[in-house]
Amino acid sequence: MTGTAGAPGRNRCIAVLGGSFDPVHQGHVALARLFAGLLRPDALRILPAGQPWQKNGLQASDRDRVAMLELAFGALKSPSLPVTIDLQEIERNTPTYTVETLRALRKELGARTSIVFLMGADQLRKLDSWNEWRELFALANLGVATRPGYDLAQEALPPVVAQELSTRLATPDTVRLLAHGKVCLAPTLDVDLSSSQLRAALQSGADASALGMAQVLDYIQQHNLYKN
Ligand SMILES: Nc1ncnc2c1ncn2[C@@H]1O[C@H](COP(=O)(O)OP(=O)(O)OP(=O)(O)O)[C@@H](O)[C@H]1O
Ligand SMILES: O=C(O)c1ccc[n+]([C@@H]2O[C@H](COP(=O)([O-])O)[C@@H](O)[C@H]2O)c1
Repeated sequence: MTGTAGAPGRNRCIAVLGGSFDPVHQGHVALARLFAGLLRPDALRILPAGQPWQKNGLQASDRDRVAMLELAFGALKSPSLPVTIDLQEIERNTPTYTVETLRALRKELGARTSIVFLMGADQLRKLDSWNEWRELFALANLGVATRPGYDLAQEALPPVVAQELSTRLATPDTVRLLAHGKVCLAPTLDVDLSSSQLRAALQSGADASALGMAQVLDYIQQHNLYKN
């Protein structure tokens, strides 16, 4: 499960993408790909949430969500970027709090590794609702990408989040060097897709081919998912 050692003399950087992935879509892969380019991390961890407490339950099983993640992220995997699916949040069997996951990752990866938790702008816009949200900065950096419909401008953020960010904004190079505490904004992502949109299309029997990845859509069809 751990990343590669990285080049000698260079600190390790692990990018982490958490989500419900119910199901995974191209927006998730594009977010990971964007930060893989910006940060050149030594590894990417995908963390399917076990019990995403701010959501109204999950529709697909853990097993199906993980199988779809494997299909979707297979193409991003390369010798220089190992991609692993980390099952710890599913196995924990309690409401999924990122702060707990980051504590476990910090313990596993050591004090010097740069951990960068990736998210879309929608999550930054409600970061102050997360469990122990200020503690996140003591454990990891954040990499936040734009998402259509969610303004990343300072005025659009809750004032406490904007205030917290004001001293933490940093370039990708700084973020990959420092273990935690910085935030890197990527303003160029423009993928207007969501799992809800995809679920709604699948449920209504509409053509979902523009919304999902072909290999994931095949899996959904073969396993008869998201019909109701
Ligand atoms: N189109 C997108 N652009 C940028 N970030 C995204 C996009 N879709 C999802 N993300 C980010 O990926 C992470 C996991 O998202 P999640 O699995 O909840 O997907 P979702 O599409 O937001 O789901 P739902 O529609 O069910 O709320 C979150 O940090 C979210 O902000
Ligand atoms: O820690 C929290 O309280 C918390 C609250 C909301 C979301 N998160 C995490 O943010 C990621 C995206 O969440 P979601 O609900 O959009 O799938 C996922 O890893 C969640 O566990 C975490």
